[in-house]
Amino acid sequence: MQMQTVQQNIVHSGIQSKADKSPVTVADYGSQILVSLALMMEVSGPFSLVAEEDSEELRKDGAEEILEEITDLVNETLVDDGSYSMSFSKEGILSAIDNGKSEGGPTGRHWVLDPIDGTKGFVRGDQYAIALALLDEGKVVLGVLACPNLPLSSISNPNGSSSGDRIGALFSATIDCGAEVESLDGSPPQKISVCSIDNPVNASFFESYESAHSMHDLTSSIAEKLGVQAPPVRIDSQAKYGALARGDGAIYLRFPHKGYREKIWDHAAGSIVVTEAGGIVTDAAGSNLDFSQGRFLDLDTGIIATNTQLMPSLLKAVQDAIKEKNHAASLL
Ligand SMILES: Nc1ncnc2c1ncn2[C@@H]1O[C@H](COP(=O)(O)O)[C@@H](OP(=O)(O)O)[C@H]1O
Ligand SMILES: [Mg+2]
Ligand SMILES: [Mg+2]
Ligand SMILES: [Mg+2]
Repeated sequence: MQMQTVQQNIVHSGIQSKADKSPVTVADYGSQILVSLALMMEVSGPFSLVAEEDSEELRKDGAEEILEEITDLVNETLVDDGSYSMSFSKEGILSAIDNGKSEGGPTGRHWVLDPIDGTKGFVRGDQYAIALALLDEGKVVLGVLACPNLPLSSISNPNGSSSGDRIGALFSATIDCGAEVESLDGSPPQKISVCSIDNPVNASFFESYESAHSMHDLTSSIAEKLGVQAPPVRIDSQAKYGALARGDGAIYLRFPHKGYREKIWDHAAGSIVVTEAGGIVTDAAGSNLDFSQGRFLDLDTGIIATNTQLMPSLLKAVQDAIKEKNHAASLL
């Protein structure tokens, strides 16, 4: 079944809350099973997958209905697609989800999967992404970002078809080979690159739709320091990295509230798409993201991305705004 159809038909019974209170749906689990199945069938050699979801919630009392929904969804999708003639039992579904429990790390090859990134956007009917990356010796070497609700050419065509733009974009990047975008039904890939804006007055910036995921007050003070005139473009998921990589906007800012630890599957695919499109992705101290430390990304304060021209002034604005915020907090 197509992801867009699952999104349109999602019902309350298909949405659960995880231990950290974040939502997870039949589609997150179903996508994790189907992508990991395809990887296992197609990739030879040792297999290691670091994926977001696990079966813990589904093994609890009261989860029988959602487990049945996932099993039906996965089996129907396998029949519709026809690539693999197999079906899953409920127990098989639980163990397939747990194929994603690898810890990753600095040695060997590890696939990194966010089966639905931006689950809150998915449930709201907005943007989301399926994000897959490959780590080799701790470095991201490949990234694929499927954004089923993103206009194919530019976010400035929000109504897609009415403006002649198709909906659905698949970004991909390979280390040292550049980044590309194509339609989800396989139009010829087009090379993409970040915008070449060098005056922040002409820049626009992306951030999370959810203020719980990124501090909108801090980003607005950074934008003010830079002289950015345009209002923030708030969209869910790593679709932000894809949109930045093809120049729909100039800057991506992400500043989670204190205590939150970023996970590698939320940034691996998106960051290589941006860097291979000529952009830079760092933490608030200007350091590259380190994907070699396991399931978490340990970094300084936040994540910022932009082109090479704007990065020095962006970094300064970020550091000044953080200093001011910390100073104000120390006076309370
Ligand atoms: N309190 C929090 N602060 C920052 N990020 C959070 C968060 N709670 C969840 N997230 C992460 O933010 C991701 C979505 O980012 P965005 O805001 O850019 O759409 C979520 O991915 P999932 O939807 O895959 O769980 C989740 O990993
Ligand atoms: Mg999640
Ligand atoms: Mg995510
Ligand atoms: Mg997710």
